Amino acid sequence: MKIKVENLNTYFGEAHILKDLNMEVPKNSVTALIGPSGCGKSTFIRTINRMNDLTPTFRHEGNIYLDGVDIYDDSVDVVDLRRRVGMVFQKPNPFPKSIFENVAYGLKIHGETDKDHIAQVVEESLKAAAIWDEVKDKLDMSAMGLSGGQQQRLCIARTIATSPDVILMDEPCSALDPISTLKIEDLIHSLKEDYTIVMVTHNMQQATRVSEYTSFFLNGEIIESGLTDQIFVNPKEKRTEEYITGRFG
Ligand SMILES: Nc1ncnc2c1ncn2[C@@H]1O[C@H](COP(=O)(O)OP(=O)(O)OP(=O)(O)O)[C@@H](O)[C@H]1O
Repeated sequence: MKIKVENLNTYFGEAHILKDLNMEVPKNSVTALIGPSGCGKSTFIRTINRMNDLTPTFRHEGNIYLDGVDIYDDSVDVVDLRRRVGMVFQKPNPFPKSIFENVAYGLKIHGETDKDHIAQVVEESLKAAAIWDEVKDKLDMSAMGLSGGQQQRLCIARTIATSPDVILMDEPCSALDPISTLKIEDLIHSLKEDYTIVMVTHNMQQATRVSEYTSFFLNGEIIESGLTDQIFVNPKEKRTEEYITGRFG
């Protein structure tokens, strides 16, 4: 298992958001998190790279293990954790810098100075994110001039460049057109050979197309987890069936 979540409860002030969650995420797999708006999916993935720590009212109980080490242990370096657990957001958020600098940025802040090595990693990351052919002749151009779908693949390249183990994606296609969405889905498919991916999606078809495992969230609880085929074809819980067939949410 790459990630193991045990009895996780989280709070923002008095509000109890995630309730006694347990989950296991196998290495080199894609796990989809589905569920209605406000049920805690984003809060959950932001717990895996300790992004919620930036909210002063946040606190948690329970354990999240990454390769067997509790990520909330005092010995864990949060900067290193966020390098190992990268994140791609709903809206593409490139820096207002060149395409090259966007991808090189993470390497540089982690202290890399070898220009040849940086150039090599930038090229490899753009290739892995399936955008190299579209940008190789304009690496000095501002990333803000790319289309939304290209910007999202650039953000994925930026995440890959720092060699993460896990990539968290929070509705990575929700701001994209159908063709860009398919490109990102193909990309997710190829990325799982090297990375473990946990992805929030509101799109049921997308969950069935890209993930092997699915967890259904409702009101801060995980109602059902399992193989995506089983969850969508033969859910054990009535509430899962009602949600995936569009009866609520
Ligand atoms: N920083 C915060 N401070 C206080 N409450 C928060 C904070 N972030 C999220 N919440 C609350 O936590 C609950 C879960 O929100 P979350 O964004 O995790 O849900 P979600 O399932 O990802 O929703 P959506 O699908 O709409 O993105 C909501 O009630 C929300 O208001």
